[in-house]
Amino acid sequence: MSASLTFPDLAAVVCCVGSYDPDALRVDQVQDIIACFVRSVRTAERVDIRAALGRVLAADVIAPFDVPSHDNAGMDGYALRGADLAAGGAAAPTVVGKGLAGHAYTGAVPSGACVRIMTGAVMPEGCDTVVPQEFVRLEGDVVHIPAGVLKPGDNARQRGEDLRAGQPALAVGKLLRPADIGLVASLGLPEVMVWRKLRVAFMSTGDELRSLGEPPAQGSVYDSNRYTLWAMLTRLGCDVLDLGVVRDDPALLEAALRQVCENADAVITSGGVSVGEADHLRAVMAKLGDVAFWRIAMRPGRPMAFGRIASGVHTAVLFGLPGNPVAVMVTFYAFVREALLRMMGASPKPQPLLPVRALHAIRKRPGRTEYQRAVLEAQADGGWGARTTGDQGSGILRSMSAAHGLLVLPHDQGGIDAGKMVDFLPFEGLV
Ligand SMILES: Nc1nc2c(c(=O)[nH]1)N[C@H]1C(S)=C(S)[C@@H](COP(=O)(O)OP(=O)(O)OC[C@H]3O[C@@H](n4cnc5c(N)ncnc54)[C@H](O)[C@@H]3O)O[C@H]1N2
Ligand code: MOO
Repeated sequence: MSASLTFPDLAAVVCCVGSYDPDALRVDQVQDIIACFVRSVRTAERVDIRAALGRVLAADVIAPFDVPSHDNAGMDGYALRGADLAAGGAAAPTVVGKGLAGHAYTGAVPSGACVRIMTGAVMPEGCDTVVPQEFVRLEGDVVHIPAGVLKPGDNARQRGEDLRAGQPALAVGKLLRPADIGLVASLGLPEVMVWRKLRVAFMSTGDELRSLGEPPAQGSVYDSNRYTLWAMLTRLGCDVLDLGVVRDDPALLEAALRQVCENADAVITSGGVSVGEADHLRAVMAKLGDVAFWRIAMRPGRPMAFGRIASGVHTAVLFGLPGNPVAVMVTFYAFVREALLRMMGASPKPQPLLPVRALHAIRKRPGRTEYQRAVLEAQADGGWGARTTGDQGSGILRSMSAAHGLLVLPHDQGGIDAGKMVDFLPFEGLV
């Protein structure tokens, strides 16, 4: 699919990472290698703003006019000339008209006069201040403003205070969220330019796997990885291509991966990247491209393949994730998510980590990054405490499902005493 994307040689990229040892990589080295290797799609398309949610901007959105386009009232009350206020802010102007949002007052406002005004209404000519109606006492047409509640310029919103005409409102590479969609609409723009969607294929390998609808057999396991991968990719806004369970047969594996090259930008496999005997996948991946097989100092998720595969002129980035269901998810969030965002044209920042208190001692061996699944509990002091979700085996998917997020325990860290602070990566974001 990615005939237009040229990827560097992996060897050229890995040599930029100091002390590269494919059998003992740190998490940050893997992240750096992948970030240097992947390339962003370069095809843009114009879409309706409601189709742009979750897409990545391919061109700056420029404000075509000042926002707001006129000085306007920030409160319901009375608009007046700030120069009419006495030193302490007191005044008693007379009402000469009314201005509503969408129905401006266009008459003159002489000194000593004011205009009844509603929030959002255009400020009458010469007026620069609004006194909120709660602060005044009305006596016929006279508005008594006490001292101490107002100074010149209060409660008036200036033309262009949000955006100036010609100023970029949103920059290329922005992943569009609800506020961005509203912001584009506020500029009167019905469409935006976004990068095309990323097409990501995924498949499971392993002769023990059964697809949904198939009867279970002795020693069989229902394929769950394809469903978590489908869910994670769909959440990320990718177009997905499900290749199903591919049997551990070199011809079938090669045909599936060649199909990927023609139809997708990237492929995610799960299983078959460790050292087991039935794993033809490694040989096929190596045959089709420039693929490295790594052992990463992390838990879960030690074995992983990464690189690119090609069929004719078509190329796809390959992520060969370990088969254990928790390892699939953790390696996806540690490596694949950010790589795919880069390929989508975004510039992802590191996820913010929340410091929380360990509510019990946590076993951890130095020399690897660990991602332990945890739930948060509110503490009496207003902070958050974390408790792991029981057995942390990488086949126990319930440990992910029950968790609020991951405790990210750094490479050099040893065991953690109860009450110590640890870093927590939440699963849920607000928007
Ligand atoms: N001698 C060694 N054995 C293992 C090592 C090692 O370093 N030396 N690493 C272990 C680690 S860590 C992991 S993770 C696994 C990864 O192995 P593979 O990527 O080759 O995965 P498989 O052997 O195919 O499967 C592992 C496990 O996961 C289950 N699985 C696989 N695919 C699915 C799926 N789509 N849905 C649900 N479950 C799946 C599979 O049945 C196995 O139980 O290797 C360790 N061994
Ligand atoms: O990738 Mo394996 O956990 O770490 O089971």
